[in-house]
Amino acid sequence: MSSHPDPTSPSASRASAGEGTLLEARGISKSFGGVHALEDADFSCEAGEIHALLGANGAGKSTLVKVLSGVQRADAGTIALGGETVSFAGPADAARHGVATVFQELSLFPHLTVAENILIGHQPTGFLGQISQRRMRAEVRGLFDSLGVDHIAPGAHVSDLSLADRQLVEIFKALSKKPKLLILDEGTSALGRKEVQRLFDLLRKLKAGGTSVIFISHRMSEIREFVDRMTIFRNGRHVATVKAAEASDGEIVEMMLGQRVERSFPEKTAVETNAPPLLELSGFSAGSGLHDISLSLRRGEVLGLAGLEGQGQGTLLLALFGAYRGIGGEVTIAGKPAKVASPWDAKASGIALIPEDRKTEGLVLPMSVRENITFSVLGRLGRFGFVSPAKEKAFVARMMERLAVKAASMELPARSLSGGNQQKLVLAKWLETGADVFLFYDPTRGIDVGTKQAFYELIVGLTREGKGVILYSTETSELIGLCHRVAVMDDGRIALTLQGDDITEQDILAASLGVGRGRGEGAAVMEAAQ
Ligand SMILES: Nc1ncnc2c1ncn2[C@@H]1O[C@H](COP(=O)(O)OP(=O)(O)OP(=O)(O)O)[C@@H](O)[C@H]1O
Repeated sequence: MSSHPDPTSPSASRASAGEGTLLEARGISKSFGGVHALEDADFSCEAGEIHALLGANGAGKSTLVKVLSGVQRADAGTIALGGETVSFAGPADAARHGVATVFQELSLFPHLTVAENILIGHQPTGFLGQISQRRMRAEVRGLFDSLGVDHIAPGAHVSDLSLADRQLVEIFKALSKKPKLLILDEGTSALGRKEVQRLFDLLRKLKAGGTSVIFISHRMSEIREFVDRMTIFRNGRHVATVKAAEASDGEIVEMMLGQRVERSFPEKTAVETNAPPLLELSGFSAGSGLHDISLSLRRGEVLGLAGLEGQGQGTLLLALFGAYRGIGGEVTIAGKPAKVASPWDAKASGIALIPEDRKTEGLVLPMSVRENITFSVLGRLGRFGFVSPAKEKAFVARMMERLAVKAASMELPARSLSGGNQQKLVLAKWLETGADVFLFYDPTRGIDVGTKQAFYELIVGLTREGKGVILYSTETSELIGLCHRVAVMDDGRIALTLQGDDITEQDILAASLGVGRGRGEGAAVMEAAQ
């Protein structure tokens, strides 16, 4: 049974449990100081159901997940699993009861192998009780085969894997515990389209076998096609539980935000085509990952990077930000040769990067929201290197408002913010640094629809100020809606650049697959790919 979708209806404030209920949480409250992360919240999940938990950044989703998986204790409320009231002492206890969780923050040991990470704590042992590497790798290979994953070697070190592959390893780690309930908190945010489809295939198999899945994602299209029911949270409370087919995207967004939001892209800035380029690359290369890239970016322009996952899009952004040694070719900014041998060089040349892994690359988590925001602008706020506290506070307050950062105080550690709000901080950090070229690495991953809109305004706002933007996005609609040109990458090279009306989903996909280059032909490719 599901509640009525109308958020204003009193019946919608309680999720009711059905006969085959596996998990039922009732009246869960959890506060951090003055912040009510959860307030009298209900949530229930049936056996063999795929259930999405939706809500804006800071709605309390991750806190509920932490409570359900024994990481945090609720201040009030009850949890029943299979009809029995439970109170988990910790994640290991939750796992013993059949609850396995993939958290937003990855928890892998980079120096251990893939197999060691997946089977940590329950490694197969040999005849004399010793840990058997051979059996461990065989077991992991079997698990990979069941999902059709053949590109990750069980013996590889996690430190050598891409973020997408690390996320897959994290999911396999949870699956290796053979859970009754698998919770994925943004478990697919770093995965490409193909990997997501593969994961869904596996989850459907698990579901057929009676496993339940709770799934948190900000990618609406992903959720739609895949889940049975959806529960919407707002400000720490249960708003409604609906069948996936029962509510439109617009209605769900309205329930999440408490207001109607039309997703639309701001008008693109007009670009002076005869103006000299702001950034120019010629024969730019980085090791084996990037070959002979030549491109130009004008002031006011958004250049998109597309292609199948891992074709050099990320490498290009990172290399431009000085993250790689041994780069070749020439980089000029505003007609002058620019050095990008290190991030310091890149920053001095006027390049800013909004990185992919914002948790580890973008923020100093134990430091306060205020310190994180002012980190890269110190010196610009006051004279002679001294920062005036009043100016600093006013600046931070302005940035928080501009990006709608939800935090009870700017003195709280960045760690205490919800995932999406942490991402906004990274952006805030860079916005006022005086950079001319902004490199965005999939910037709206993991942020809610309302904030996405704010990000679009922000990106276009930068171009109106005469900045240039290179945008790598895994959301094709963003490339179409925001970019003047889209460079499709293949095997570390630019395969094709689309422009104006040629930037369509079909053409991007066709170019990514290296076939049917031209309008119309992409449609056939789309059908074939489905
Ligand atoms: N340890 C903590 N200390 C202080 N406040 C916290 C802590 N953990 C969470 N919060 C606050 O509780 C609220 C809910 O956060 P939560 O992480 O559950 O949101 P969320 O729905 O998962 O958001 P997102 O989509 O951004 O991941 C936020 O306002 C957050 O700042």
